[in-house]
Amino acid sequence: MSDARSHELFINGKWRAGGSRATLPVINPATEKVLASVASATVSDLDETLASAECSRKAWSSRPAKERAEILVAAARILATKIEAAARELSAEQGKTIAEATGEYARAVETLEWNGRHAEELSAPIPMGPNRMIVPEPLGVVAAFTPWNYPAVLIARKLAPALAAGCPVILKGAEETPSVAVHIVESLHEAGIPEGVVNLVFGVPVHISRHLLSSPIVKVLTFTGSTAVGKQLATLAANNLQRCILELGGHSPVVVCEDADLAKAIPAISEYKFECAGQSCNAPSRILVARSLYEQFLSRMTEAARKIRIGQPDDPATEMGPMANARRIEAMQRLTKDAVDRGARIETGGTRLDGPGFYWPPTILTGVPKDARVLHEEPFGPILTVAPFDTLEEAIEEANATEYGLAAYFFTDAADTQRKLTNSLSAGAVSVNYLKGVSADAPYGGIKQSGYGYEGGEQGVRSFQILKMVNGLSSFG
Ligand SMILES: O=CCCC(=O)O
Repeated sequence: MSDARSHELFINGKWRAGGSRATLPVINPATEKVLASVASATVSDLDETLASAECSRKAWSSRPAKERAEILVAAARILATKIEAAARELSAEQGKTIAEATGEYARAVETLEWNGRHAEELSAPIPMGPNRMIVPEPLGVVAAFTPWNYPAVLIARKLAPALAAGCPVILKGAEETPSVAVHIVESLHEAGIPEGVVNLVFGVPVHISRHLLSSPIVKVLTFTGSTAVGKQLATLAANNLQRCILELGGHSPVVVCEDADLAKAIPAISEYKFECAGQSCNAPSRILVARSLYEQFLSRMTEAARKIRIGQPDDPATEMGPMANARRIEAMQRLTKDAVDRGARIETGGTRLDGPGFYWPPTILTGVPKDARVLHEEPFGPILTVAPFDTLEEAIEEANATEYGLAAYFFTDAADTQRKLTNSLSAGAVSVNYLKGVSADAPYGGIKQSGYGYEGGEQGVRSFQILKMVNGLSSFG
C-alpha cells in the first residue's frame, strides 16, 4: 500500500517506489509548503506497465461482464468508506474546500457504480433484425491521462467505463494530486481487480505520454486537459492510430435573457464559477446580459463575488480556496493586465492576495474589448467578464465567438428563446436555468477546440469498444 506522504506507482498488482526513481514534490497551494512526494516512473517501469497491461488483457476482456461489474460496484463501496480522509488529502493537495472535495469523491463513487451497474447490458450483443447483430468487444489497453482540477471524478470517468468495457488501463495520475489516484486504485485492488488490469504511474508527463503512445500495445488514449496538450497527444497517437477521447478546455458563456430570474441566476453563476477557484473546464467565464438587466445584474453579481469567503480549504467557513499552483496565479495576472491595458475595467478583485498561498480573489471585468486575451484563452480561474447585449442574435454571436465549445448556459423561461438558444449555441452541452450538467449517466464532450469523443453514460463505455458488425448469422446462439 502506498504511504500517505510518499506516493508510489502501482504496476502489475504491486506498489513500487524507491530504487533509482526520482521523486517529485507535492505542494500544498494554501501554504506553498511541501506536503508529500510522488515517485516518478522510469523507462523500465513504463515498459513493465505496458507488458503487464497487455498480459492481463485477454483474461480481463473474456471475463464475464457480470464479474467485471461486481468488481466495479465493490470498488465504489470501498471508495465510499474512504471519502472523509481522502477528501481531506485532496483538499490539501489541490486547494478546493473539504465540502467540494467530498462532493467530488461522491461523484467518483457514483461513476464507478453506474458503470458497474451497466457493464453487463453494454457488453451484450445488440440485435439488428434477422441474422444481424452488433457484438461489442473491448478495444484493448487504455492510456488514461488525468488532470489535477477534478482528479477524482475525472479518473472515475475514464477508468470505470474502460474497465466495464473489458479494457486494462494504464493511468497517469496528476502529480499535483497523487493521493486521489492512489485511493481509487487501492479501492479497485481491494475489490479484487486482477494484476495488471489497473496500473498507476506518475512522472514527467511528456516522457510518459511519448513512451506509452509510441507502443502499439496501447489502443486508446483518453485525456482531460488543455487544448495545446491534447493536440500534442493526438499527434503522438496518430502514429499508431490510437483512438482518442479528448476532453479539452472550455470558455463557457452564460446568456442572461431579459426575463431571467436574477435571484436564481446570480447564486447559480456565483456558486459554479467560484467552485474549485474557477479551475473547471466547464466553469462559466463570459456572462452576456440583456441590456435592460445589465446594471442590476452587474451590481448584484459584483456584490455576490465580493461576499465569497476566501480562506484555508480545511476551514468549514471557507467558500473558495487558493488556486492550485503558481502558474495559475501568473495566468490570472497576465489575463487581467492584458484586459486592463486594452481598456477593461476591474469591478472587483484583480490582484493577488497576500501570501502565503496561491490566492486570487473573484474578479469581474467589464468593458473588455473583443481582442482581449481573456475572451479567447480559457481563463481556468475565478475571472468573469460581463457584457450587455441588445438582441438575442447579438448574444448568440458573442457566445459563439470563441474557439472553444464545451458548455454553454442560459437563463430564460420563454420556450421559444430556450429552443433558439439550444439550437444556436455551439457547445457539446447546454444547461438551462442551471449550471453544471456533468453526470455519470449521460455523455459529455466538446466540439471545436474543446476536443472530441464522449465520457459518461452508454457512450462513455462505447468509447472503449469495437462495435463488430456481424451479418448473415444462422442464429443468435
Ligand atoms: O474540469 C472538468 C470537470 C468538470 C466536472 O466534471 O465537474
